[in-house]
Amino acid sequence: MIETVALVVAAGRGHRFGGALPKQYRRLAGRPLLAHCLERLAAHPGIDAVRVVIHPDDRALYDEAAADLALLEPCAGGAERQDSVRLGLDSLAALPGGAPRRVLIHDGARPFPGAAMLERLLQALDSHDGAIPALAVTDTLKRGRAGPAGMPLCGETVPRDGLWRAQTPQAFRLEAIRAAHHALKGEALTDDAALAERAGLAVALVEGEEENFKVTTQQDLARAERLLAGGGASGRETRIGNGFDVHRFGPGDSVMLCGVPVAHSHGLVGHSDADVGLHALTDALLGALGAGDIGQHFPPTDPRWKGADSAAFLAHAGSLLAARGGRILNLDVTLICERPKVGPHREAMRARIAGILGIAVERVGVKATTTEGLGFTGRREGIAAQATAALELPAAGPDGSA
Ligand SMILES: Nc1ccn([C@@H]2O[C@H](COP(=O)(O)OP(=O)(O)OP(=O)(O)O)[C@@H](O)[C@H]2O)c(=O)n1
Ligand SMILES: C[C@](O)(CO)[C@H](O)COP(=O)(O)O
Repeated sequence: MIETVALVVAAGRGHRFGGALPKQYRRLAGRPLLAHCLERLAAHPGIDAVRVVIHPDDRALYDEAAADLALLEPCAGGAERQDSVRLGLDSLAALPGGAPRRVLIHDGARPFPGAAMLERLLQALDSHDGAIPALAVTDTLKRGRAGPAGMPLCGETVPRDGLWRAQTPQAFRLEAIRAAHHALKGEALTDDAALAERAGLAVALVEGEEENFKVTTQQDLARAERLLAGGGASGRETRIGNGFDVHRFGPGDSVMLCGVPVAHSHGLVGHSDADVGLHALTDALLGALGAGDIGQHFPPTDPRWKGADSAAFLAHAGSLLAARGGRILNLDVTLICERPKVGPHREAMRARIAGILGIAVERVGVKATTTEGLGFTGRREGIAAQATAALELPAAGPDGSA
């Protein structure tokens, strides 16, 4: 059952931003803006599922933004943000597996919700009806009044003590915020906490993040581009890992290669299913994470892994990556053997690897080569595999800490 879900509202038309393409689908670092928050939310270990609320006209745009991510089916939004949230909450309450207990309502136009901030929200929600990220106002506040030539004049100075700028995601117990949305339907309020306040719910203010700004105008999109280009807001970095493995031939009539059984005159010898391709890939992922190697995680002396399906090893490396808030950019594995022929199984192997890791098949390469009859692979004594993994992770701190 889904316990905690992120509900991302992305059905707006972006009037203040302007242009024909809604701002959440504009390119940011070459990808739809919406994709940036979706991957961050989907990768957070405290969030079990993500649902996006979209405009019915935007289905193809959404599909591109959500490609590579395993999200719940999107639902349709309404005329105002508040309508979109309410419809999204209703759709969650009707999930076939039962209603989630907690919901994090997020603007699809805020591309950079940070993992630490999400953690603060979830923790605060343990002891409150709701929790929102916010930043204390630090500038002096002025109320403007109409001036000559269209330029406003200072009206009065508004005390800033106790004032906060509210951000999203705004976290709530699902049934409480849903009831508030229904009770206050038709009242124009600009965030979900405003409805919660009116419903008498206790909503905690937790520390927000400057980088978690909303793209409202074209200047905001330019700011987001600058932050990503400087390695700033994204706090993301690229990591590369490689892996290598060998298994010798033994008795048998098939080998397991990249998660696919392939008929052969021999089997491969190993403590697990001896899937040399998945072992090399697992090591490539672990290497990129700086998380040791497959032997440390699954010792060949441990009887639990005898005859094990190596898909579990790769899935484990994938879950370590997800727990760190990372994603796979691409994987590339080369199988080195004279026989069996890999070509006829290549697409099945790519699909299997993609399936184990929940990524698009386009991100997986499977290649094969012989060693021209040379060496142990040339003598058909076994199969070797080497693999490369390119990942994107939250940037390490100056001391290398994640
Ligand atoms: N009917 C609406 C209106 C807004 N939103 C979403 O609510 C978030 C915050 O709203 P805002 O920045 O105001 O977006 P827009 O409504 O698109 O912008 P504008 O007000 O300039 O038209 C955005 O992710 C937007 O897509 C929504 O899901 N449904
Ligand atoms: C929900 C919100 O992003 C919190 O800051 C904000 O209130 C949305 O306001 P907008 O008028 O839709 O920009």
